[in-house]
Amino acid sequence: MRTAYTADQIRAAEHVLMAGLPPGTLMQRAAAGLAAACAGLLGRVYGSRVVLLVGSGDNGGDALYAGERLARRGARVEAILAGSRAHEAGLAALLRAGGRVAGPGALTRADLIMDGLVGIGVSGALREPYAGLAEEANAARAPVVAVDVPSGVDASTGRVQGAAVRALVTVTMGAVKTGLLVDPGAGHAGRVELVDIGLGPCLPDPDVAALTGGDVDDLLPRPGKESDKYRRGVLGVLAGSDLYTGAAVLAVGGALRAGAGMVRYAGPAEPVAQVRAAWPEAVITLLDRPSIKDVGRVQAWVLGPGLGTGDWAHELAAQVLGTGLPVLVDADGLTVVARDRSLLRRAAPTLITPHAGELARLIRAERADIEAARLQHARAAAAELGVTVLLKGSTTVVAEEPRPVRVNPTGTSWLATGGTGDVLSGVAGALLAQGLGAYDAGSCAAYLHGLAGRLAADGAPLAAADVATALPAAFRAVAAGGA
Ligand SMILES: NC(=O)C1=CN([C@@H]2O[C@H](COP(=O)(O)OP(=O)(O)OC[C@H]3O[C@@H](n4cnc5c(N)ncnc54)[C@H](OP(=O)(O)O)[C@@H]3O)[C@@H](O)[C@H]2O)[C@@H](O)CC1
Ligand SMILES: Nc1ncnc2c1ncn2[C@@H]1O[C@H](COP(=O)(O)OP(=O)(O)O)[C@@H](O)[C@H]1O
Ligand SMILES: [K+]
Repeated sequence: MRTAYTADQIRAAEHVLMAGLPPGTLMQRAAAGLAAACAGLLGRVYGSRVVLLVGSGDNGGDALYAGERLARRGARVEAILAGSRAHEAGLAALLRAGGRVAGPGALTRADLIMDGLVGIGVSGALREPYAGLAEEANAARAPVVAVDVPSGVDASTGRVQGAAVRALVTVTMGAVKTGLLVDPGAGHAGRVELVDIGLGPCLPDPDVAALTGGDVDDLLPRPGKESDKYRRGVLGVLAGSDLYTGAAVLAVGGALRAGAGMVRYAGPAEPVAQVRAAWPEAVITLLDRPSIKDVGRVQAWVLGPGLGTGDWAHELAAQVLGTGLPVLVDADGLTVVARDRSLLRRAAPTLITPHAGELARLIRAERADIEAARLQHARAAAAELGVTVLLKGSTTVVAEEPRPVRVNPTGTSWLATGGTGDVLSGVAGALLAQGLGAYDAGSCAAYLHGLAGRLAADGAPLAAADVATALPAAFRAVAAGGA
């Protein structure tokens, strides 16, 4: 499990750790790790040109001391001082080692740029000249190494207001910050390398967590010798309408490839015909009225993809949400419960899988606000609605009170295409049917779906059905320890 923390949590932990150490110890540890990471990127340090962007706080101090270390190994180090002051001892150390102060023009001749403008001490959008320097660094040909966090990214949330550095690598001190795992911040951070400065014992419970492939492998149910199709878990899928048939096909496809013992599909004539043609494995009930009575026993339900939003959908929603079984609500199902939120008041587990627009309707918020602050809104929705929330999008997050939000580390922008969400609902539903709790089912499904998306895309556009096809390869990659 990868864990991450807010700026306040880091500051409090640093305070405790620093109390028992000589002044400057932590900054030296940070600088040593930073210099080593930069040397690794440069390959040959001697003779290379390193340009430091130095702000007025300790983030700039880290950069200056790391610059000193590289200068002692023969690098030509130049510091651009962005603030009205710079870390005094750090600057003196750099100058003693042969480094010098330069103007912004130095950026164009750099082999490597170190972004020490601001770290966890920033407030609000970058001011000038910081903002302009961040943009010049992004435009330069040299790779950028961000110190602790890319300047302009909010370390606690991943929010970006205005200009922000885009790094190839972010060398972060003591513990990973939440904003490095959540977009848009994650997209600016590049590869995140953690420098151990001894903070571990002082850290509280994490703010967020990200599953690794190994964690997913440990959580996934596996059939044993005594398994049969019923014991492995049966999923019921209520999706599709005579107007929208594809959503039913995709949701059933995702479910069939995610380990359910059996998938029961129930719907009207058109989607029934399509699902039957695509998936002979599914057990099908043709519904001539909105009733789950004749569908047979299941261990969990998926409700919503392509279902429509009229009386038919409302009646089915009332019936499945009235059972004591785990229910995943997606797509049109979310529109129905947004109109009547009392449907979500139930004791059994409920996993909702909205994108930002659907969550906006559910919690009466603005879509753009949700996209800018995904964590905050997913958490608030989980608390307000009393359900587990899987918020889809560039970074998918899973929130359930009172646990740390799970942030999904897999996925690709190629997934932003119609129907991929339907596949995800099938995968998560199948995991619910196999006995995983909503929190684990949601986060394992997001992980596997994101990985399947990467495998299916492989640098080219994908269709939603390709994601379902790539699911077995994603399960195998996780089991083999290669994901
Ligand atoms: N503490 C520790 O033990 C360790 C800390 N470590 C390191 O210290 C970093 C935190 O250092 P920090 O607290 O000095 O804050 P920091 O991120 O450098 O920036 C604050 C300065 O930026 C400025 N500024 C603020 N907002 C701004 C804006 N919008 N736009 C422009 N400027 C803005 C503001 O300056 P002013 O306005 O006062 O001129 C303020 O003084 C941390 O990320 C890690 O790298 C490591 O060495 C490990 C040990
Ligand atoms: N920019 C993006 N980067 C990564 N994944 C994305 C992005 N946009 C959407 N996705 C993923 O694609 C899927 C889209 O789901 P959804 O919005 O429900 O589409 P649909 O309703 O057409 O199936 C989700 O898994 C979501 O996380
Ligand atoms: K920085």
